Amino acid sequence: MIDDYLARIGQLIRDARQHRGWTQSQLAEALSTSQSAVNRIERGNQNISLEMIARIGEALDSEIVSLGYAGPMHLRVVGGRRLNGAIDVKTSKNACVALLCGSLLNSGRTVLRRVARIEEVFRILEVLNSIGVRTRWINEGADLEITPAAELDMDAIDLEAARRTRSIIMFLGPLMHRMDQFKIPYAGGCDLGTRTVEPHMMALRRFGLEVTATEGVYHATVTPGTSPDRPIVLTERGDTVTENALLAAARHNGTTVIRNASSNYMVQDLCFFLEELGVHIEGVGTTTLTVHGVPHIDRDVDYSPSEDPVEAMSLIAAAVVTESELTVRRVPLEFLEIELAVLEGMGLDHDLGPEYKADNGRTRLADLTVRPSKLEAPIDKIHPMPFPGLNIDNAPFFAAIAATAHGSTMIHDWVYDNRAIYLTDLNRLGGRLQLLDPHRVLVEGPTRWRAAEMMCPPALRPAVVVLLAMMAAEGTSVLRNVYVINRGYEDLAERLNSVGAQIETFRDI
Ligand SMILES: CC(=O)N[C@H]1[C@@H](OP(=O)(O)OP(=O)(O)OC[C@H]2O[C@@H](n3ccc(=O)[nH]c3=O)[C@H](O)[C@@H]2O)O[C@H](CO)[C@@H](O)[C@@H]1O
Ligand SMILES: C=C(OP(=O)(O)O)C(=O)O
Repeated sequence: MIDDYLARIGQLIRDARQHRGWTQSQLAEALSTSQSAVNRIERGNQNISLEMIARIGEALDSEIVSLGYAGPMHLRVVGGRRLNGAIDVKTSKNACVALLCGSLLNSGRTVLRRVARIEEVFRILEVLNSIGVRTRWINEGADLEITPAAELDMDAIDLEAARRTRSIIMFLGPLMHRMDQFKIPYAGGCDLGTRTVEPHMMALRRFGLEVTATEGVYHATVTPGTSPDRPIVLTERGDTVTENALLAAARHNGTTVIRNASSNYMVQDLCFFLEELGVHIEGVGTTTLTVHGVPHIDRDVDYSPSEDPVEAMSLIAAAVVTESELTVRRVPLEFLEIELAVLEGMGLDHDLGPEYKADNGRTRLADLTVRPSKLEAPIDKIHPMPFPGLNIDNAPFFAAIAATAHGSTMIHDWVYDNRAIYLTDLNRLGGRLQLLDPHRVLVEGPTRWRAAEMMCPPALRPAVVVLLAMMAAEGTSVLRNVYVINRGYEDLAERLNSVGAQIETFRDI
């Protein structure tokens, strides 16, 4: 019966593929899988998830097998299971989006290795494609090839995709080298409260960029030949503003000094990438960057972005909350030092393996084994800071960790107006979190988690924190509409299942 069902689905897929005029290899490429896997699917010799059927439907633009792919994705979590084994950290969302924007500087072909297949990357790819840049997943979907366009068609920009991501703001730095006037839509992204773009404008103005904002659109005008005659002092040490300044400086004919620069992981990855493009940068990893720009960049370049410290933190938190022994491989150590020191202070039993280099040849990685531990609340509050402080995006994970620890923990997310508020969603799962004000939550632990059905909070990290609590709660929980998680994590459910979780993805059909 089951085999018959698989064979019928396989036949439908073969028909839809042939109708589209595609070979098995073309479909395989669109799905980032192998031709032999497609062959097995079509012959009914491969178990196939609803999710995969939906992806095939989407790729082939076929109603027969679309099964409501366009509808929101939900997760059903059977909690209370211990995790075990080892899981690899993927490359970072934040470096990948910066590098994709950075590829606009290059007239040559850019290959980015092991790019995270996440919604945030897909949105930027849709925007790049809409303006004429060709992109293609190669090597069975592992790597991304970007072929530039001689002319960009900004009038054709995919507004819907652009509005769903804040990273679109990083088009400003590269585009100002290519045209004197252009428009991009307002930066979007998670609902974290107001996020300023003024520091971006202040930095880029020094290169001759003026931006007026009307009706959801930034109108950019460039005065060519404008040169920052003295150091650019950033008013805040933001990551994307530093990247925008770097992108503008990269093709500026001269030397630019950027002070109060972020030295966070994605900025370092962007610097290493720009160096591959021939841009010389002094001070990488510090808060003063001196950029020796190159007016024309035409290089075939091959770069491997590094692993995501925030994903590493998420996986560490998954182990802690589910009281599991888990090895998290490829942890970018330098960007988790404070987090690990705090966890050690709380009593986390863990082992760090020998260091090795990420594929970019620069970032230091190690494998980290976390063991079940009796945690105590930290004495001091959890207080993120720009790097080298405790990562701002890692602060939410301490809410779930603190909830498993004995005692009360104060988490002070001074950065975002809304994010701490969403952490109180943990109360629906049995957490005892008290919102003291929009930025501070007091977490009482330990917690006896209980299953619940709820909507995903509209912010990436709090959404993952809720998922982790569901994994710890006995019984079946449902988390609805997880686009926001897919924005930053590749196949998170599947990968957690590979180390013992039981999470099923489903959609309203
Ligand atoms: C694509 C990307 O890389 N996104 C990251 C980047 O966003 P991004 O660089 O866009 O962060 P924002 O510019 O929104 O900064 C975050 C907030 O912190 C405030 N702020 C920031 C730095 C500072 O020195 N002082 C200060 O007050 C800003 O005003 C803002 O309210 O950095 C954020 C903060 O690390 C991370 O959460 C995001 O994941
Ligand atoms: C806030 C985040 O990212 P973004 O800047 O993409 O909204 C995040 O990664 O948690």
